[in-house]
Amino acid sequence: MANRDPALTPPTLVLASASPRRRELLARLGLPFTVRPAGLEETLAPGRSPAEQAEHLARAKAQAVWRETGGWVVAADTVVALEDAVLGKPRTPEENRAFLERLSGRAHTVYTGLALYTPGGEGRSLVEAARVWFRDLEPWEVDWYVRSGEGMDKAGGYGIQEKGMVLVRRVEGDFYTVVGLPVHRLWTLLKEVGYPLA
Ligand SMILES: Cc1cn([C@H]2C[C@H](O)[C@@H](COP(=O)(O)OP(=O)(O)OP(=O)(O)O)O2)c(=O)[nH]c1=O
Repeated sequence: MANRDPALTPPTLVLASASPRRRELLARLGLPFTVRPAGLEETLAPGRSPAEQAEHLARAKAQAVWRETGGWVVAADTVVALEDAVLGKPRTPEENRAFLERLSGRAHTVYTGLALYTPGGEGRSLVEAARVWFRDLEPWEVDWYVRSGEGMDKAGGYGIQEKGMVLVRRVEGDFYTVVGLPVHRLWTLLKEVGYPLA
């Protein structure tokens, strides 16, 4: 699709998310978009794997907003899985501390589900995984991070893109999947469904 009319403005995407990180990442692509959080109650379904859960929630958010707005709707959901446990957003600083103590010195998997609805109501979704290794954290480092408050609105109780960068020693997979929006997968999905990227 190299010879598109340069005067053609791509249609506005609707980002079905209240996450400032997703907003910032999407903004970096330079595509026009508006923000409309889905306001869904994010309930964990016991029978679903963490990967299925992330994809299902992303799809549910995109679908809910598409029903309200139509158009091109994008949504995502991030889940942190430590062996059999799923760590959501900590409800209290104490819970944030407990999450970090569990993550310390170990590897976990971050799953981010991504969903796209087209103006015609076609829903596409996928899930991307990244593996993250935490350093061995000293008790004072856990205190320092919990005190910063940064982890409170984030799955797993940390943000790799902010102060949490010093907690992590290695990432295998897409960095942006850990932050909450696998941007390269979104790009490819948009290409696949014929959204005019350029
Ligand atoms: C692991 C990790 C998560 N996060 C964030 C991304 C998401 O905002 C949040 C996971 O919660 P989500 O429920 O996926 O998203 P949200 O409730 O913040 O926003 P919305 O549902 O409206 O889209 O955790 C980081 O910012 N950095 C990280 O390193």
